[in-house]
Amino acid sequence: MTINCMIASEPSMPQSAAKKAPLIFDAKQLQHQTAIPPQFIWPDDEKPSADPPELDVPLIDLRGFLSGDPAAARRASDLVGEACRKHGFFLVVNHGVDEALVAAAHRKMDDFFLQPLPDKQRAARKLGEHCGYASSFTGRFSAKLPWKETLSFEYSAKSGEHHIVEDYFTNTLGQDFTHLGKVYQEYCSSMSRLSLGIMELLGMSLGVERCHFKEFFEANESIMRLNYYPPCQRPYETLGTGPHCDPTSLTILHQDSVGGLQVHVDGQWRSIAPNVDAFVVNIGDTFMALSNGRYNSCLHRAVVNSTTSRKSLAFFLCPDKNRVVRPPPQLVDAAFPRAYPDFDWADLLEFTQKHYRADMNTMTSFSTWINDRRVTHHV
Ligand SMILES: C=C1C[C@]23C[C@@]1(O)CC[C@H]2[C@]1(C)CCC[C@@](C)(C(=O)O)[C@H]1[C@@H]3C(=O)O
Ligand SMILES: O=C(O)CCC(=O)C(=O)O
Ligand SMILES: [Fe+2]
Repeated sequence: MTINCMIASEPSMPQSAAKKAPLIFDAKQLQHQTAIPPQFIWPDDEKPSADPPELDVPLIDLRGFLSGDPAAARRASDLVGEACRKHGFFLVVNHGVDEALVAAAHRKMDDFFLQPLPDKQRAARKLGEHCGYASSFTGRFSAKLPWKETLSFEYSAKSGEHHIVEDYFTNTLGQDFTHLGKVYQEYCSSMSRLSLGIMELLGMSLGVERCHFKEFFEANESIMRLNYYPPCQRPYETLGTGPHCDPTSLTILHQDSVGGLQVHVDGQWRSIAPNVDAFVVNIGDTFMALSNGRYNSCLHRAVVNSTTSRKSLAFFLCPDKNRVVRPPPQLVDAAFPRAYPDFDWADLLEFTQKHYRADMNTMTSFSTWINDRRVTHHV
């Protein structure tokens, strides 16, 4: 099987730099440099072009649905279904999330990312783990590095885990970050609630019981990620986040007013214009599997610019780690035979962290990997 994973110490990779000084992504310095390290330069066919046309993406008003109006719920689910059959991206407004909370979540990103590098490194993400601070992925990949810093942490909707985010910040960065932890704890709870609502709409749109997917994700073990994209003096040679489909189930993204998110539809890159009142929602590979391939995850990326830092908040809804991901029987028939094997999120997460860099083929490669592993382990 072709594994696209690019581990920095792999001999085939141009990481002779590993023997020299390790590459350090210090945004404070790098954002002013006109010569950028070659590891950040993407191949010509993946380099971004200036200002692609905007994607026609529905703006779905959730007010009526959230207040319990059945006709409004039907209208919203029709729009969700239409978007998912085209590309899997849609915007939601009147989503019930407090705008002051969203603003605070953006402000708090500055509190973390504007610190000196050694202070951020206190939360450094360890190799093979999915949580913590990553300044680019200099130790993880050896080429096509993303021009970004990220801080990722786990959220859990399971009972007894109501302080997991807050505790992560206090335990990793100390008491000074307790308030910041509380903001992200509340933000994640709001995202979890909103995702469960969207799961109802997805269930309706696929013609399964309205509560089917909502119940599936009630005990979600999700990932929250803060993306900080510093300016880059070579914005057309690099990417903030490379082309990929989210391996997770549903992504709820809030981008600031700078812009940079692009989606690949009908062979063309298209941008999603910023709208601070809206969340950008997209389905990921795990939901594609739950829908038995009726809805497909869609390739997207983020570009950077030479003048302004850009921030985005991404909530990645994930199932309970050990719950079996299997489509409901109503979605499996002669026209749609099983598209992917049963799996659990813990395995797909391991695959994307240790064996494979998420791209548009993650699920195909993962299916081969999991089937091979089952044969080897006789399970
Ligand atoms: C499970 C995950 C892997 C990535 C983060 C995420 O939580 C969901 C999306 C994945 C990612 C963003 C897809 C593009 C490549 C990646 C390496 C990145 O640029 O950040 C991916 C994340 C990862 O850390 O593997
Ligand atoms: O920052 C963005 O606009 C997109 C980021 C993204 O796609 C991701 O983190 O998975
Ligand atoms: Fe993404």
